[in-house]
Amino acid sequence: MTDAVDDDLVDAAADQMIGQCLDLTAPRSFFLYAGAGSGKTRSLVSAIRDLCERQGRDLSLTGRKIAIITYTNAACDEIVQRLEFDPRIDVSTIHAFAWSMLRGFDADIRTWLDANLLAEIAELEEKQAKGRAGKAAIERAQSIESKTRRRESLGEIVRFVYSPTGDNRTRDSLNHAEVIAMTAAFLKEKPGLRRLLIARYPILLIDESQDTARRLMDALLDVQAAFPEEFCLGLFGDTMQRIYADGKVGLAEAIPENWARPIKVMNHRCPRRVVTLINKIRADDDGQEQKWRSDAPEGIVRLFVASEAIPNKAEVEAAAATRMVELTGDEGWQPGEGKIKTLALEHMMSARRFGFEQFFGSLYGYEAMRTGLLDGTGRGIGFFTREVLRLATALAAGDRFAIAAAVRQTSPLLDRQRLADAGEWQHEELARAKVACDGLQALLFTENPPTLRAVLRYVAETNLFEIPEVLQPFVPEGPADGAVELEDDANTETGAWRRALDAPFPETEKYDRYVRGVSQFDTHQGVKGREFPRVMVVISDEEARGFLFSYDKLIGTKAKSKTDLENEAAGNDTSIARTRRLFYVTCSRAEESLAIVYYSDNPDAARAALVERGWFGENEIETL
Ligand SMILES: Nc1ncnc2c1ncn2[C@@H]1O[C@H](COP(=O)(O)OP(=O)(O)OP(=O)(O)O)[C@@H](O)[C@H]1O
Repeated sequence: MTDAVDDDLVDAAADQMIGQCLDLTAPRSFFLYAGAGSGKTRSLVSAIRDLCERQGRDLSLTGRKIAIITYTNAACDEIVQRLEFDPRIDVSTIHAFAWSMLRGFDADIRTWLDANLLAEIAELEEKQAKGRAGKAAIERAQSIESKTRRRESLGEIVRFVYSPTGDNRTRDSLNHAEVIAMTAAFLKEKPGLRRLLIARYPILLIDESQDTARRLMDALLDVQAAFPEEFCLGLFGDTMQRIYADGKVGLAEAIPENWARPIKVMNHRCPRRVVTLINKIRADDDGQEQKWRSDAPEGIVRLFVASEAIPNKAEVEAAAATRMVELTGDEGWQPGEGKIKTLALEHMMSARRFGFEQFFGSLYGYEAMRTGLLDGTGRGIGFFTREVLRLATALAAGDRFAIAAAVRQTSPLLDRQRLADAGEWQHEELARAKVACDGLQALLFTENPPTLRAVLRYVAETNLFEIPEVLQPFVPEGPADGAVELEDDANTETGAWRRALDAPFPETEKYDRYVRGVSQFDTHQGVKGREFPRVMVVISDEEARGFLFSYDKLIGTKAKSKTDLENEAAGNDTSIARTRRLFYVTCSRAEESLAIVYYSDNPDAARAALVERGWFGENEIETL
């Protein structure tokens, strides 16, 4: 009991210091230094609650607010709820925040866009003049043409629009990068916007500040330096968890001397063994050490080395999980139960393991579609996930209400106007919808599941749902169909869909669960900020095929390259430092036990290197 109370006192000074900084009459900026699982979000929420109690009335009377910038929409919702929807607090993602500052400054936006497009066109033309003919040259020419057209039409746009969560394809819309760059530029150049920011938000807190777009971070640091007495910038985050390329390198070093620097050292999430491990991983970076809670269990960590040559990786991982059942006595490690969080280095590794590779891989190969594919908003995706899959799930469950709801929501068969027009024949329309649903059920739930293409055609035939434009070419049987590979379609949206439609329909369900973050798989990057009882980290440099990360170099089974050495000497970020941070993030998600499956070309050498590294005891490394 006494120990547990002490656990909460360890970091009380940090919370107190943050509380003192959040003072509307004498604000002081601060940079919270705290590792994984240290309760940064809790500190943020309780500091604001406390401020609202002390000075909330002042905020209400003057119409000022506190701004909080978070990394994801999910994190926004979480904080809004924890702060009980307090209207004096604006919680938003960086994109929504930036747009709230920019919106309405249409003349300034036009001028900035004009100059920016001109610069982009000039840069492309310079490359075009130097470059050789080929695919890249064709793409550059197209890009020059479309940017020129956009620039010419700027004068016609009365009001610019932007959606922080959409794909912003209309002529009058701005893209995500432009909104960030423009806000940063305006905050640097336009005293009026700075004044507006400070008048609106005397206190601005940024969560996950290590990954906040560096241009905007620089601009905000600038504003703070110009108005240190009127504006409080509070940065929460952990530089060891910087995993996106956009974040500011050297953020901790860029913080001015006169800022407060509260420090939290307690890890409230991980068992003792995991805390020791992440302290060791961190030792080569900034060396910050955490303590475990006095009530933290010992916990179990195992590293399984396996040969990269083994074809069936899923079997290896199942064997590792079974071994974890033996070691921990925790039945939750039983493979196939869905209680393990498996973290792969990139999405294709997850797609292979979870079984949605054909659908996902086909669309993922088309670069322009990636963002929309990963957040589930890409063109054509919603037709399968939000319409057909929703109905399919209701049909599988035999849930009559859910079936009716799924059809009623968007099906042209039950369109209100259409039903009204049908008058006394309404029942025939309803019967038609019922027949269409029965047919879909018969198609979907057979021994051999249909392809997405077959489902698409069925839906088009029965008019069950509207077919989106991007999928229309595949409705009629004919030249756009699977068998015919059109020339040059390898890298087009149509080509990507052509291949994706060959996938079996059940892949869409797995894909949907994956992108909603509710499957047992995720990527090393995707689990930022979250925690799970059992974590399995899967490492395979060969399968991931990336150049940004190299676990082999981090562990020491592969030598550093010339570029690594040069970057290291110049104080730049290296693939090793990046991988170390990623490894820190993944391992620190574990609440109870942690398994790492490491595929290597040479398991014996890997084992020796791992022992040498000193992160794991010899008895903690097992070869599978
Ligand atoms: N003072 C505390 N006492 C008990 N539990 C706490 C305390 N602070 C945080 N926790 C718990 O510890 C876990 C980690 O907290 P949280 O996720 O806020 O940490 P974090 O600093 O944001 O971590 P990360 O940077 O690793 O994402 C959560 O389950 C949280 O509820």
